[in-house]
Amino acid sequence: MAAVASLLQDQSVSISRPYADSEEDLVPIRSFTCFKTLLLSLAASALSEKLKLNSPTTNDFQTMDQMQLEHQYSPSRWSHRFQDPDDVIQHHIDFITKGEHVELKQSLKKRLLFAVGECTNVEGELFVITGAPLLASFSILFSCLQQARMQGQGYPSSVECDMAQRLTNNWTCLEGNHCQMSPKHNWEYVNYAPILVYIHGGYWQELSRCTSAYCVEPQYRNGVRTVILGYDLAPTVEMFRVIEHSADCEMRSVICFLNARNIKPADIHRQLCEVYGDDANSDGMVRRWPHTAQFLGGQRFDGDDEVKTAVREWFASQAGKFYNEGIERLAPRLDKCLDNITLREIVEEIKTGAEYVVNMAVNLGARSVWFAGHSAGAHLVSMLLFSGWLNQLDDRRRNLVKGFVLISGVYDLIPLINTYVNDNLKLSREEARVLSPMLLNIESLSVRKLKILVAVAEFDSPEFQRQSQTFFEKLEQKSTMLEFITVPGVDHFDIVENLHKEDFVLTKKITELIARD
Ligand SMILES: N[C@@H](CC(=O)c1ccccc1NC=O)C(=O)O
Repeated sequence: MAAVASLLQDQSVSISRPYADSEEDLVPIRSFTCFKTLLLSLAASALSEKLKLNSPTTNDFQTMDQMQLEHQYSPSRWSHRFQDPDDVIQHHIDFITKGEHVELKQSLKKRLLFAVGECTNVEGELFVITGAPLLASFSILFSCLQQARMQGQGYPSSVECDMAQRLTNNWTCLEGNHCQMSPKHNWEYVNYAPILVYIHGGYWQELSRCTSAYCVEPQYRNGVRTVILGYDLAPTVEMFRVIEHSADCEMRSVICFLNARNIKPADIHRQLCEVYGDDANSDGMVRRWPHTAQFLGGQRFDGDDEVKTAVREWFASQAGKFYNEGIERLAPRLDKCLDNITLREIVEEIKTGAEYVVNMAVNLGARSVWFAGHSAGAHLVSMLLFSGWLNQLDDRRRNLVKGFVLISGVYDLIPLINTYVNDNLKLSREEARVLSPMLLNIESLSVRKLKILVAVAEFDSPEFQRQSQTFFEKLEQKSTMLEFITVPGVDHFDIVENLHKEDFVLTKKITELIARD
């Protein structure tokens, strides 16, 4: 189609100036980089010549040893922006938590959601409204209203805010399938807006939906609703992460429970504030819940089981403040949170979440649904194509799914098996194979009608570039509405950080693709 045909005309940059290693590349321990990698990085400079692969060819990875693979699959080490990989990571964290898009998101929230006057926690609020299961929790930051005609006119007027407010309120009745929209406000038109689902990366172990809404604003301005779909993270070994994760789960469980009791969002928020104080006002789950950490922090634990027991006891005492009788219902959810989440389960969660969004699109009368993912998120998104998910939808739902945007993805998990990435995932070779879209058979019928954009960063590692290129070639056998783009001048991180800018080449490609469809 025209939109797809126009993709990439000016974008074929072929790459490969891999990051030049130096002694300064040695990085201290930090949240993204695993300890093992850091130790290995001591030897990294010795490998630099070997790693400067100019044009990656298929199966290069099979000749690489562990150290080379770890280098290739450590995206922070290929950036051209910073000398030190650690700085790339730090910058990314700063960006997703404090970047200017956060301001914009706040502003959007104020205009579209705070106006409702009920809730200060968008993620929590929408989580409640959707009533999504814990394991497929998502935050919905939706844009609505005007399509391209609004472009360039800044934020919506108060009338439009009012429309948005009503739309927000009407989400509560989505479960019942009947949204009473006033024709005089042209609700049908509003609801007709396409929906873009975005899934973050972080090797299935890091980041969160709450800090991944950087792409919302420009899409909003172009009349596209964005759903940031979250998933439970695979376990990490460090104790503090276990604690953080369980605290997250606990809070979400409480919200779920109170929602199941038909408590109004405003009351849920008030009750949360009573127990959690200011933390209940924090931006979704971004900030962890210090009460839990504080409680656990003063104690010594010999293992995960002890932490689980302690968290459970603590949780029971806290939950009692809400509803004693509800604990039975919450406990299994908490168990699930504390148990190891496998990649297979994450894929299932994403399928559940995706189905929820498609149903929502049907109920709203949205004209299309698009899925985008970054890095590990691109893997999850492409598993929707390769796991039979699309095929089991009925015609109406399947036809709503118009396309996919895959950004700097990992599609073949085999090369990761012997790297630090697998320390916590613990994928066997067989599991890695059945969870690798690159190695699975595509369902031709469903794919043929889809538009698929495969994007990779100029400063992604050669292995990342090879993965994107090879996956694109695989998809090419089944679909003609495909485009491959190498986004110039960006690395694995700013390829998505820049999605908060309306004039970024990839933002434009995505909005063109979706809005022109
Ligand atoms: N440990 C990685 C971090 C990483 O891979 C990453 C970070 C943010 C978003 C996506 C990532 N990779 C795949 O999902 C690194 O060293 O760069």
